[in-house]
Order: sequence, then C-alpha cells, then structure tokens
Amino acid sequence: ERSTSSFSYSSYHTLEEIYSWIDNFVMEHSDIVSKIQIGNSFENRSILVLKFSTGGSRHPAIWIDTGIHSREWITHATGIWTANKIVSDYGKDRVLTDILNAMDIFIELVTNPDGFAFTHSMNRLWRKNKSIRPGIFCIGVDLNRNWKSGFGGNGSNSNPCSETYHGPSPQSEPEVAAIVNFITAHGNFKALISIHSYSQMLMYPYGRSLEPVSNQRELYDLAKDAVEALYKVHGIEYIFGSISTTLYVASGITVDWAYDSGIKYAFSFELRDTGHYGFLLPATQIIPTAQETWMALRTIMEHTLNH
Ligand SMILES: NS(=O)(=O)N[C@@H](Cc1ccccc1)C(=O)O
Ligand SMILES: [Zn+2]
Repeated sequence: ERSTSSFSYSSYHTLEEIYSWIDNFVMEHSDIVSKIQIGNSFENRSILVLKFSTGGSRHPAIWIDTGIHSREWITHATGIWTANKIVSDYGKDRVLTDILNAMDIFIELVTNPDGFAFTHSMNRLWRKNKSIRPGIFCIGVDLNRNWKSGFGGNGSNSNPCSETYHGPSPQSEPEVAAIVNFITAHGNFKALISIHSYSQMLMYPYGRSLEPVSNQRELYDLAKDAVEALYKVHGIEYIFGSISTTLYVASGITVDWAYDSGIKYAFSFELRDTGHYGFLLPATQIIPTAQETWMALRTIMEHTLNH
C-alpha cells in the first residue's frame, strides 16, 4: 500500500500491514509525526514508536503503549485510530492543540511484535513475548511482569510455563529494556498510559501492593473524570481505582515502574468488553471503542498539561 487512504480503521491488521501503515502515516504527516526505532524484539523485529511533536527540544512528554499482550488486538487497533485522531484534530480541537503545542506524545503501537505475529500465524490467544532460553522448555515472558518495580513479587510467576512468568531478571526482555532505556534517556516524561484489554477498567498504581500511592486522591479524581468522559460517548461503563484493589495484585508491571521512576500520572486501561467476546472483540467495535477511549486519554493528557 502506498497511502493510508486505503487503510481500514475498522479492521484488524497484521504486523506487516501496521508497519506499512506507520511508514505511510509518517510520510503523510511529516510536519508533526516521526518514527523512532527504540530497539529490536527477541526475534529481531523492529520496535517502533511514533513521536508527535510541534517542535522544541525537550518538551515534557506523554507515553502511550498498546499491544504489550499480543492477543489484545483491540488495543493496537485503538492505538492506530488514536494516532490518526491526533493528526486530524490538531489545529481543530482546542484542548489537543494546547497539549501538542506544549508537550510531545509518544505512541508504541506494537509493544510485543513477536507475540503479535504469532497470534496471526499460530496461536490467536498468545500473550507473552517469544523469548527462549537454554534448558527452559516453555516459550515467552509476560512483558507486564518483567519490570524492575516489585519484580518477582506476588501476582507474577517464576514458572516459565506460566502466562504470568516474570522472566529471569528485571528488564531481561528486549521489548521492556527498549522502553526503559528510551524513557530514562529522555528524562522528561510526565505521563504513561499502558493499554490492555479486556474488562473495562481504568487503573493506576500500585499493582504490587495495596499501599496507596502518594497522589492517590488526585489519580482517583482524574480516573473518575476520565471514565465519565468515556461514558458520555457510547454509554460504556468502566470501573476505576488502583490495580491491586480494583483487579488483583500484580508485580513487575509497567505502571509501577513508571510511577517509581517519577512519572506521577501512570495509568493502565483494560478496554472492552467485560467477557462476552473477551480478546476476540468483533472488528465492528474497534471505532466505537477507540472513540470513547480517546475522550479518556484526552482527559488524562489535559490534566497532565495543567499540573
Ligand atoms: N490484560 S490482562 O488480561 O493481561 N490483565 C492485566 C491486568 C493488569 C493491567 C495493568 C497492570 C497490571 C495488571 C495483566 O497484566 O494481568
Ligand atoms: Zn493485558
């Protein structure tokens, strides 16, 4: 394909189709979007990040990742629609324009490319990455348990055959190390949003313990505003709160690392649905899901801009 005009935002796509869309998208919006390769996956696929910037050298930044769990296809699809929404609304939506005039937005659409390719080729319900190690006879690490913060704690598993296997050590996985290195080197991220499916929840740290974070009240109020904005679009109800109290204890997770690294606005979404289709959400729900999620993302980004 040579242009994004033929790309269907209401369909699920393969890794190759998404990477081709990224190249076309960057070419068509080179004034505001650029592509950064932050590393390579275990199977040596490029790990790509879209940067949305209106200039400046070190604008405060917002990070969004989708697809860290490869079977959660609605998240990649939502990320792609969101990327297009940003370029479509810049200059038209006052709030988004203010955000982008002062901050940069980074979106990693395929955070687990090896696992994602595998969900298309062999196993639609694959979750982990595809790393293998000598003497270990099960494949893959749960990339949402491989982060340094609380690594190896409750809500992660030391058994390599487990779906929540945390890996041999923190950041052992190239897909996690690439993000840690990028965000740490940048040094000016103010918000991180890691998008999963399913359950219809908006959550904030901690996952590793029931202990409230220092700005728990602020995050609670912001999450409440965000899910209200989301609800107004299609009437979809989300619950919200800290990960450990709202869902379950989980250790070594992205948002706990982000929060402990000083990113005080760290959130994780669980998108549609609540289990009827689960990970196999029909493509007809992609755009409605993306539209409502955008209003929550916009609320979080606006708050980050103003605090
Ligand atoms: N998306 S999911 O079904 O895997 N559930 C997630 C829930 C989750 C999401 C964000 C931080 C901690 C935990 C998981 O990693 O267990
Ligand atoms: Zn997930």
